[in-house]
Amino acid sequence: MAVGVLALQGSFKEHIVALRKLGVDAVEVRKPEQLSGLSGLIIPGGESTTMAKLAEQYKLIPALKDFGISGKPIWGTCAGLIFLADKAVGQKIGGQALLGGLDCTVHRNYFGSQLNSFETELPAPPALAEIGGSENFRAVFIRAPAIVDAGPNVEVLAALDVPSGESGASSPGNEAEEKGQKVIVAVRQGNLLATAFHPELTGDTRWHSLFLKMVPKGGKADVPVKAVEESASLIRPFTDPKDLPVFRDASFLVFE
Ligand SMILES: NC(=O)CC[C@H](N)C(=O)O
Repeated sequence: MAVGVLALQGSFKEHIVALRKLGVDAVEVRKPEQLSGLSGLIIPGGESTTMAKLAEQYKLIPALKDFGISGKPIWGTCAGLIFLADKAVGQKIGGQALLGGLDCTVHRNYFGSQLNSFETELPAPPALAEIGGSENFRAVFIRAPAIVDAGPNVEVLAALDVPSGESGASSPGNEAEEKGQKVIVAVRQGNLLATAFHPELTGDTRWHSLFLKMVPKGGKADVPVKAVEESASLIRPFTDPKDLPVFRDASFLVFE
């Protein structure tokens, strides 16, 4: 089983490291033909407008869409989440190509600029908790997006309570912030997983393990499709950012 990581820009190497730590054959993907034979794909964080432009330039958009439509699992982190969303607000002038498939509206820079990046701890959703480890996970938000609207077949895995006026997002599409509501930061829908934060920048590989559980081993993946659950336990107020994430142990890997 080989899992691809879209390697146009952004934090693809960190995802490759996490996958290899879990003993998975991880492959950098830059061309449409490199998708064939892969069992799953990660679209990393980075800058979604640039990533979309590069994907267009490399003629990857139709192949990426086909990959998702075929039912193979795709996990988008941060810019990857934006890329997977059916609708984005707060885009640059001229917009950007989206792969779509995730029945969500995403606000591209929900939490504000690079300076508004932060870390927090969030409760592990049941799907993550059953893998083991701590009852919380560390969520690193870097000029992060958030999901401001999700369809009925989208399962919410993590959400943040955003006090009114504190999101840093100024787009009129930001209804959740206007009403002082929660915003969604991790979801699953069929073969798609999406997180607004960066698990690949922490030492916790549970989100990668969760994604790998969605990857079919020979047959079809057993992916639950649940309705949105209004789970109060998943919602936490912001906590002060702690120390910065430490990314270690990549030196033993050789990248082609
Ligand atoms: N860390 C990230 O991937 C940031 C994504 C960024 N907000 C964008 O528009 O692409």
